[in-house]
Amino acid sequence: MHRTRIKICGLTREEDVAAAVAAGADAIGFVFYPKSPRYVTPQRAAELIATLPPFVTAVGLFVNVPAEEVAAIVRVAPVALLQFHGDETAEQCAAAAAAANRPFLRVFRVKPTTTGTELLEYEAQSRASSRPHAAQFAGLLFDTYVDAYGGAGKVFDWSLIPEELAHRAVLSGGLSVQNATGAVAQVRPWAVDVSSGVEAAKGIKDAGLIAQFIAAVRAGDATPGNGA
Ligand SMILES: O=C(O)c1ccccc1NCC(=O)[C@H](O)[C@H](O)COP(=O)(O)O
Repeated sequence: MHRTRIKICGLTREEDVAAAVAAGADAIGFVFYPKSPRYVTPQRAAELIATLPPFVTAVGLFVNVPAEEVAAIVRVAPVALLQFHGDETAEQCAAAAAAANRPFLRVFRVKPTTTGTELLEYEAQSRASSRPHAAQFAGLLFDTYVDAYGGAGKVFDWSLIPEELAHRAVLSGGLSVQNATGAVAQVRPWAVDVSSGVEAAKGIKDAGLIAQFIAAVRAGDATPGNGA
């Protein structure tokens, strides 16, 4: 049975990192986008990363940051995986990841008009940009297209995701305690990612919601058809 991996994103406090880890999160996301209310400085992220136990992945989120600035941030905040959430081309993602010598996730923000063909082409371009010894393309994260870059708490039509992509992608965008079981049962993603749905306020996570969200994902894993 596939165990859906879980990333909790936009953490800013030690108590929230501890709650996510205790609840079984596989990854913790730190937002290096200054306009976000979840923004943390590289120094602050380093303090939070230092509290992580082994086998919990620190993910750094970037929006249209030049390669050398990404590398400088990673030298201070030792994230293990980069997530490019802006308008970066595949090559810009790979160049920034190579400068930082880290693997990367590329983000596709899904619109109602998005087609499966577009998504398949986007993944192919992303995979073609992969540099296995310096900047491995780790996969796609699907989020909802909104007038911000992310963290909006809005869902998109999950049926737009081609099945051949879903099982190796991260599903994101408006996930919550209420919809996580159904999202996992319908999409069978490799992983899910959530921010707004587990917050008391932007950047302030709710330990109870985190635990309930992870339980809901596990309930989705337990539904029939999860043979992968
Ligand atoms: O979270 C933010 O504030 C943010 C700002 C700018 C770019 C990306 C951002 N978050 C990226 C994430 O991975 C979020 O978890 C993802 O967009 C889902 O957010 P939500 O819909 O609130 O669960």
